[in-house]
Amino acid sequence: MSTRVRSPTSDPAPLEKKIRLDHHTIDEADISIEDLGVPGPSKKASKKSKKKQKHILPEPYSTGDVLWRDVVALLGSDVVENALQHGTEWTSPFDHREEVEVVVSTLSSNGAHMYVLPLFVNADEPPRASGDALARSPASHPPWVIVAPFALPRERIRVRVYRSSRLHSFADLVEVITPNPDLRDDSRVECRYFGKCSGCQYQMLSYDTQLGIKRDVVIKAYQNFSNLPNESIPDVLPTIASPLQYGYRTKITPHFEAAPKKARTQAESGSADFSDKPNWLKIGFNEIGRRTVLDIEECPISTPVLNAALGPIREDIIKNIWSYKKGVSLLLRDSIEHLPSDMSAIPAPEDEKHVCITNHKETVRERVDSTYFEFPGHSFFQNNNSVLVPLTSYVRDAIFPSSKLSGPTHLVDAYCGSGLFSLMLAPYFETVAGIELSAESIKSATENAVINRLPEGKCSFLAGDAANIFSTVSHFPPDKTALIIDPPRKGSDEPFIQQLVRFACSTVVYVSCNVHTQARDVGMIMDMMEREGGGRKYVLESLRGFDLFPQTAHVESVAVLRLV
Ligand SMILES: C[S@@+](CC[C@H](N)C(=O)[O-])C[C@H]1O[C@@H](n2cnc3c(N)ncnc32)[C@H](O)[C@@H]1O
Repeated sequence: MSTRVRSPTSDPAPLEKKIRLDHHTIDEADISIEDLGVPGPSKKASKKSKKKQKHILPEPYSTGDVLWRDVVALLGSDVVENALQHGTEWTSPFDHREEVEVVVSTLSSNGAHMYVLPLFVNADEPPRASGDALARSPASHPPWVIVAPFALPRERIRVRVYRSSRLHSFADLVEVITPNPDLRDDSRVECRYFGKCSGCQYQMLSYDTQLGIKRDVVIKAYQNFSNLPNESIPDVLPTIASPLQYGYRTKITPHFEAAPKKARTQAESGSADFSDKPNWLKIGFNEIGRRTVLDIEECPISTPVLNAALGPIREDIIKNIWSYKKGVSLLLRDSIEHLPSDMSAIPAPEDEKHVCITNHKETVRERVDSTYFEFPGHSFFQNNNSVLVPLTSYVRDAIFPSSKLSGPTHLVDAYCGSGLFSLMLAPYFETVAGIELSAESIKSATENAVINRLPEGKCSFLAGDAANIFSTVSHFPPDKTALIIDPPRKGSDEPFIQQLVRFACSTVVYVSCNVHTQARDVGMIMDMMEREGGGRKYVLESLRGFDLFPQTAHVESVAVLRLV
């Protein structure tokens, strides 16, 4: 039985050459049919173009852009080109709320449903509801793509369309008419909210299948977004599994709305029932495809400590709901209760008590192997503690391959947060320099070096834009320096990459929560070095996904570049 879902091979020829993939607001009237010498648009389309309706095209490398590439790959470039020439690409063949039966072709390599508020409110985190199913419209309709959640390749599904975009429509899944028995096993689903909550997409799949899909996402991202020739992209290695596939998430941010006006008026007139949870009150995460909140009493991908805390927190909100004037986003963070009193005799991990932190300013403590990290509740820290030893060890081993007799002695940690990579890898380097935009995280990183008793002066941390690091490490020997890049979802930027290329360190390990911007940046680094490196170039030595978020469509990606 095959459990691997394979996405279709994308057209390797850069589509932009054939189709204008503008990324700004366009006007339908821009497309001159006469100029193109092709038949005119349908009545419906020309009526619309007279209205000069504005349509927003997605930002490059955004989830919408990734989805658009998937749409083009599925319909075929000829079909898309034809629609663009006829000006019919915004003319949905489906009415609002129309139900339609389709067969799923593939899974999207990124999020759709972009308008949904994030479940975990942090710009560094994945957008919700990625991994949607993509299906071609039935033969009775013009070529179009249906995007629907929770369905799998080769499944026949019934969906209800709720919004249309450029050559694709978003739809709710109404029914899986013919399941794919090779992939789907609904008995795997461990969460009672699965199928409604926007948090997880893949609970019905085996874990191996999830890892295979994530590998395909990395492959497609480099094909579509790196601008690299195929021969420069190595075979993508199998995705590294998370040791925990449930109960791993160390931070959640459920939210709720304050009482609506009508309920408040009733309450003020004394006609409201104060004894129970009001029907309108939902405390939880966003419902899939809706702007509404789904009431959540537990979240099986989150740690037991967070789940134990959620009940009493909900009770407290229910009791005091009338005192809230505005909606609130809660914070629940899993933390070690306190640091060991004697850092030379740290306890076994299972002997350390964990607590739930709910105050944004309170200190959270996490342990990775035998290194401790402290940071304020609202600061960034990776949200799956179980995978951090494999992740940091992998980065270390990539920097020091066994074939190399003498490895780097200096480490630059760009976008260092509270020092995860710097401190985990410090024992292997003479000197470590980290940079990070958040002054608060830099303060944490500096204090974490002290907590972990690293020799004074070994690690230095600077608050500022990542590009500023290169002027402060000009004394580092480039051929003995390794650089770790771990930027937010939008990726790095040209000033940083220009200085990276000028500095020319021997190894670059790029860790990313957005493989599409990573592919863009890696392509840019390699291209710039080839043009400006005076005969030296970066080789993309290895590429693979890391599963930081099992049961979801999100994939972290690690790319290793070596200067030759
Ligand atoms: C994905 S996090 C990685 C943090 C750290 N490497 C870790 O694993 O804990 C990205 C970090 O980049 C920081 N950041 C965002 N923009 C930045 C910039 N222009 N320069 C430096 N750091 C930046 C954010 O504050 C965030 O801490």
